[in-house]
Amino acid sequence: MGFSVSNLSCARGGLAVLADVSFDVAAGTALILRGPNGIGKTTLLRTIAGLQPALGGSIDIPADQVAYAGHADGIKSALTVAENLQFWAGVFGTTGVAPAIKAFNLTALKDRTAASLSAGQKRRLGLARLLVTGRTLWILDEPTVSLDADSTALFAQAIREHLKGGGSALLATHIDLGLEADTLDLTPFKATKAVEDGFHEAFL
Ligand SMILES: Nc1ncnc2c1ncn2[C@@H]1O[C@H](COP(=O)(O)OP(=O)(O)OP(=O)(O)O)[C@@H](O)[C@H]1O
Repeated sequence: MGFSVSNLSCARGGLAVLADVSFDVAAGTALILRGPNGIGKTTLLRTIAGLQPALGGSIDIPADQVAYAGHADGIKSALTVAENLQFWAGVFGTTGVAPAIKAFNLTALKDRTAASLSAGQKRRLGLARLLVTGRTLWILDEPTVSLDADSTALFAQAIREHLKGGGSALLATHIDLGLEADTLDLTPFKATKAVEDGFHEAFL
């Protein structure tokens, strides 16, 4: 399953950030967003994931298939690694967290509380959550932050398996994951008009 956006414009903090972005992400493929700090990668991903309204354009995406991983990992610090994944499996109505534990090398940590994990270990747990969602469209914002080289390679492998199974992924990342994926530089889509969007995320 894939998705597409057409002439999408989005805003942050009441100001237009990006204008007229269009692309397709076909089933079994990934698209990597690039661009300098502040260009609007996070804003675009949040808009496509349905976390904030678009300023204009359209998003053709099955919302019930989206799994979003942003800067916050959504980890429950009082729960163990395994309990965190079981919690998310319950939320998404799936069963079986063993493949996620294995894919992100969490076996030795599975009975540790999340509060006691290092930053990179927490990030591995946050990414393992993607596997238990059972969802086909992954929208990922700087997924490799805090990951060492080995963990980055595990993550890249998880993406490859996801794509091989017919899933798709949209990622903002500054590093080269070694994926066979198209890239889209958002620099040319920087909004030139400072349009007030009337939406104030502080109220969310
Ligand atoms: N809460 C906020 N209120 C107002 N403006 C914001 C807010 N968050 C981000 N911005 C601004 O919106 C613009 C787009 O930010 P965004 O986080 O989408 O960029 P980015 O491309 O993801 O950046 P980075 O590569 O640094 O993560 C930036 O100019 C940023 O300063």
